[in-house]
Amino acid sequence: MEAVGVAPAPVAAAVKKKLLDLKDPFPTAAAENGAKASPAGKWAMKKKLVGGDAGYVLEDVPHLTDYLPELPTFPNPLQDNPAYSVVKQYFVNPDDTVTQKIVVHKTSARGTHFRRAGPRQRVYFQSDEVNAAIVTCGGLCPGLNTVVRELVCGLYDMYGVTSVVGIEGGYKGFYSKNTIPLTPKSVNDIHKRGGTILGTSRGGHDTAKIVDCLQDRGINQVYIIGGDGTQKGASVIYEEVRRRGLKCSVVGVPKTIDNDIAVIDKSFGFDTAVEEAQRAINAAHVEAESAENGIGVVKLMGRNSGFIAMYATLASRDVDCCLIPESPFYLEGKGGLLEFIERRLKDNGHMVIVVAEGAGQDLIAKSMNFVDTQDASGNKLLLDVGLWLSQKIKDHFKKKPNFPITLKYIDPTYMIRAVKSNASDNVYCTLLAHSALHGAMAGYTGFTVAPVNGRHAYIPFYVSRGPYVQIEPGYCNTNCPGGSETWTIFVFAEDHREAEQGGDHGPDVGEGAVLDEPALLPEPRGRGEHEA
Ligand SMILES: Nc1ncnc2c1ncn2[C@@H]1O[C@H](COP(=O)(O)OP(=O)(O)OP(=O)(O)O)[C@@H](O)[C@H]1O
Ligand SMILES: O=P(O)(O)OC[C@H]1O[C@](O)(CO)[C@@H](O)[C@@H]1O
Ligand SMILES: [Mg+2]
Repeated sequence: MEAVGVAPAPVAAAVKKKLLDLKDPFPTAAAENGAKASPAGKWAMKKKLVGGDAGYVLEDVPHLTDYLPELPTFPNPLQDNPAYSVVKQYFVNPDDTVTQKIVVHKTSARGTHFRRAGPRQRVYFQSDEVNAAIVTCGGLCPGLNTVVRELVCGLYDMYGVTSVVGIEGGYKGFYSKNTIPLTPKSVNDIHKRGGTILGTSRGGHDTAKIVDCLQDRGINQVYIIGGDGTQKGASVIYEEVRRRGLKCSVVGVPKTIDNDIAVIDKSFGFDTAVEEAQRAINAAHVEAESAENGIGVVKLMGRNSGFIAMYATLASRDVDCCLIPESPFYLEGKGGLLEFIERRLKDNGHMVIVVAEGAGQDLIAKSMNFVDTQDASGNKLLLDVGLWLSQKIKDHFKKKPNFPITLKYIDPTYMIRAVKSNASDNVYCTLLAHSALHGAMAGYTGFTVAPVNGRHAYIPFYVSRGPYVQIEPGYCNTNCPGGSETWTIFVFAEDHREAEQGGDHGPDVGEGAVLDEPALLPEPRGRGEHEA
């Protein structure tokens, strides 16, 4: 394995932490409205940390009783449901937590934990009291319809809820559109379709108007499906709901095809995307193989992280070079991409390049004198690295008349995003939806749900809203037959989701302590585009 055209990897900034001893981590709504909160107090409203023995920390999620302490509880209707009541120990022990790190040493502290997802023996809503709403926001992703379907069917079938509506067209639909009634019948087949039956959008988040809508319509459970931007929006909705003292659970279901959400094992739609990407890579390979010095270039999604590109490359084995945002590269000169392409064509007669859409953005911007533009949500608009790269390669070989090439550029990005979810994503989405509604029924709020080390957990919004995770730069030996020269990839290594990229946001606290002053919190790595 050789290093080709790789610029040095950026070094993550060290994060300073400080212990604070806050007596009242979650003041009541009344207290919040009264005396002016200190900066630490304000932050404590967002974090709910519980310390235990030997460095155990529970990063807990809010509960309706944090600000509505008198709420009554009811037996979970699941205990009378013939499909569930037969299962021994179906209900989750309220003390169960899921550990963030499973690789530890004998000297390790117990570390950060999240509250385990699942049905509770007692619930905070009666079935006929629930008015649930579901909204999908941000870009499309395979599995959106499956999550919507399973939320609706789960609420009806497990909890006997009969009032569920969809919000049309993302956040702005709360205040600009009528709601869509959702029933098990109306959503029965939707998991067999790509997209979202509810529609989606970017921009248009108006917290006050959204919470007015929740209040006016009497919505007391809101399920918000979307990416990092959506989770930021959900987080401020939760804060406003709490400020107004409303009995309304605000639940996030994390979505991004890019699979770059910290702490969680995987986001839904990612498996489908990797599988669908194989079709494009196969086509690129067939085209490349069939021509003299054939080059196939495939662009895949991945705004800040190259997970789809990397996994699709590993799965395919037809890819010679994979470019991802995590690893800056250069074209010209010794060790540059163009030199590598030339050598690869001489050796093998054809090659396939996979490039993640976020790769090489600085390089393109520099060569085009480009000024930044943004989408409606404030996300930076990316330049087309696939087109740019293809043109650069063609220009290079035009100067070499004795070295004719045939290059085909395939951009399947939206085709991949728009397909229906595959079988494994369907199962994943189903479990995710069920975990979400168990949490809401149990009175939790201000959380997202996702698997952490294989167990579903309730995770505070400030974790799921960023910073995004990236692939750790390095090299992996893919053990291709033919030796290292037949297979060269710029960057490969493990997915260090747990620690290095902000996933290890967990504090080192003593028992009962609450910590992290706002000023000392890690900035989202490289994000800063539309911070709340
Ligand atoms: N900081 C923020 N505060 C409140 N709302 C936000 C914030 N950032 C984004 N939003 C809202 O969230 C919604 C979705 O955001 P965005 O378009 O960034 O997609 P996303 O949820 O990140 O999904 P993806 O990037 O995976 O497509 C938009 O309606 C946007 O207005
Ligand atoms: O064209 P749209 O809808 O803005 O979406 C593009 C972006 O959405 C994502 O799929 C998710 O963030 C990115 O990979 C991509 O950059
Ligand atoms: Mg996003």
